[in-house]
Amino acid sequence: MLAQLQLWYQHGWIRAIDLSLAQQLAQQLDDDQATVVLLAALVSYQLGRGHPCLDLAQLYAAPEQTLGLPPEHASVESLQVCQMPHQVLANVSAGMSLQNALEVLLCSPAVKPENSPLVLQQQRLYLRRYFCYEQQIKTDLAARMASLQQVNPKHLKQVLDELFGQQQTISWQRTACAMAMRSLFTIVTGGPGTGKTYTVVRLLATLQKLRGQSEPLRIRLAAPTGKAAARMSESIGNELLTLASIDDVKADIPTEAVTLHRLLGTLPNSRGFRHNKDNPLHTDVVIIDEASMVDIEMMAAVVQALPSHARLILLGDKDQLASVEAGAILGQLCEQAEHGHYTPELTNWLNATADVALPADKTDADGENWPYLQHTTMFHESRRFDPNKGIGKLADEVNRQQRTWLEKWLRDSDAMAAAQAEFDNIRMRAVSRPNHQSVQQMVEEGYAPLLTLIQARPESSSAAETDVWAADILKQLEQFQILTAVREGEWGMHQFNQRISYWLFGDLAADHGWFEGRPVMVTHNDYSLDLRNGDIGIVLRRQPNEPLRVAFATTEGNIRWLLPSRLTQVDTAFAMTIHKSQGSEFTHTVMVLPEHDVPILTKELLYTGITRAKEQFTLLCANPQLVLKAVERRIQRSGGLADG
Ligand SMILES: Nc1ncnc2c1ncn2[C@@H]1O[C@H](COP(=O)(O)OP(=O)(O)OP(=O)(O)O)[C@@H](O)[C@H]1O
Repeated sequence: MLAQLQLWYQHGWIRAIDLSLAQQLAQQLDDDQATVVLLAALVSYQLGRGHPCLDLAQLYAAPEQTLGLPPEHASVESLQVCQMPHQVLANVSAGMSLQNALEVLLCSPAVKPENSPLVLQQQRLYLRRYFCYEQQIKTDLAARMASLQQVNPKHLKQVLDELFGQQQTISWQRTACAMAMRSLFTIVTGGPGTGKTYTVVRLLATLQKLRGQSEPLRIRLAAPTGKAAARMSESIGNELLTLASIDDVKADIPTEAVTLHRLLGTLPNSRGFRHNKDNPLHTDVVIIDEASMVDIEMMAAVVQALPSHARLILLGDKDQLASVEAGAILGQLCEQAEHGHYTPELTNWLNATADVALPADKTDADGENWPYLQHTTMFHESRRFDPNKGIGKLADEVNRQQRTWLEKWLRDSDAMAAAQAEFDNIRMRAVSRPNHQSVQQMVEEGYAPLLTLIQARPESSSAAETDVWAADILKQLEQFQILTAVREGEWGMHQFNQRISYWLFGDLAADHGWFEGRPVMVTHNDYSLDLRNGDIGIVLRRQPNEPLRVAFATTEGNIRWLLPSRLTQVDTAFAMTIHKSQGSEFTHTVMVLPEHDVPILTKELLYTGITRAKEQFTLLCANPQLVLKAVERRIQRSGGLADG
């Protein structure tokens, strides 16, 4: 079995760390523990794919699908020499079944004692560290949810009337504000433009108004990435400007959002943070935007650092892809949020704060089976995208896994656009090759304004002017973006980046790794440079005779210039994966799918890619049928956060 794992590693099917965990355990355990060793390697491997645990029931029911093996980029040779997961599982013990595996695990010294490396919980196998993160989050959220706040619904209704105006129809935004007053934990979920920021400003105003004579509440705004934090600051600032009815508390609502790393205070060479259980944050309310991108380790760190009296409010789109690191926190907490599942008691309380009652189908006599949903509001109505037009329609059909309209659009999006102007901004381009001339033309047109801007370097050597120029170029990068589903292969991110670099810059790009005009994405957190995974910079020369530097925008809106030699972990970013595009939006988004079906093509991936587009969306693929297959496939979220 170890030899098989070695082969999987040699062919890039699993990571070195997965193999080495198996090797270490094999040294410590008896020979009859081969199943445990194999499953431990698979737990570690699943972690690398974003799952905090290995779901054993799923594994034994569908090994290849659960593990996503063989990988999308598997070579022909590897397919000949490597055994498939179901064979390896069967070989560790003849006729191996889920039941056998559970029995072996329950008796294993690697699973049983207090400090064993593995933990088995309800047919899910964890590395102990991740099990502890999950427990910390569950215990903390349970305590915050149980801490019901004394609020007079009549008084609350007056404040909400003031903020939202007289009500004629149900307002979920108002419901979210009311719900957030009840306990110390709240989730507000909804797609792009559904009014999460609009609501959160009113929610904070409600909190400040209800505090009475006491000191203003100390509020912190945070997001998982620098870009998301910058967007949060901007949207909250804009929303505050338009709101006259909160003049009395406006000054008590902050507009500056920081990254979660900055909120907690990173420590050099450590996974820990300055703020933790022993040194909690000095705050009464923490709001986290883009919460779907927060991983389990970070969420555990946040709840540990949050004082027990403080409120935690999560904002995000539960239907998006989960965090790149292990997590899927938001998706697990508010799965089924579209159905409400509110207890009759909660419904009565919410109705007492409003003139219009909640729709009857959102109440569930068995609502207590959905503890997190008693603290969750979901918004459906996008103010930015009409669900009957263009991007909104496409995103909605994909999210609801509907085929009929999609089939028509895939067959002839041009005819649809010609017949109905509202579909003019979504186009399907079927191309046989990724280097097709029409693709080159679209890319060249998309990036033409960027190249023009780069050539317009200010002649003066004023640092301020040069920074404005760089800031404009970084903004321009948000105008046009290629997103790929996969990293490798002809239709993958790397080859697209090579191709686009060559189309735009010719041999200059082919000969040198670093060239002026190359956008780069940081691929790992670098605390010493204060750069985060996902940060985008662009290579420029401040003056023609100066060396190349990479310009990054800071959260405060300034420009930092770094020498390329300091950046060890970056990818070219003309094309990026859909996973890495989370939290960003682009005026024209082009989504590229691979030629063949791969397990990562899911409805969540397509939905995330489509909703990155602000004004125009193009789908580029060789085989439109793949879209229909992907729409039917959902991500299996592993994790036990929602277990009772
Ligand atoms: N009830 C409302 N009445 C009037 N305008 C609204 C209302 N709700 C939202 N809006 C407006 O709709 C736009 C989108 O709302 P908002 O930015 O709050 O959405 P969001 O869910 O935070 O979007 P994203 O996830 O993309 O950040 C904003 O201009 C906001 O002012």
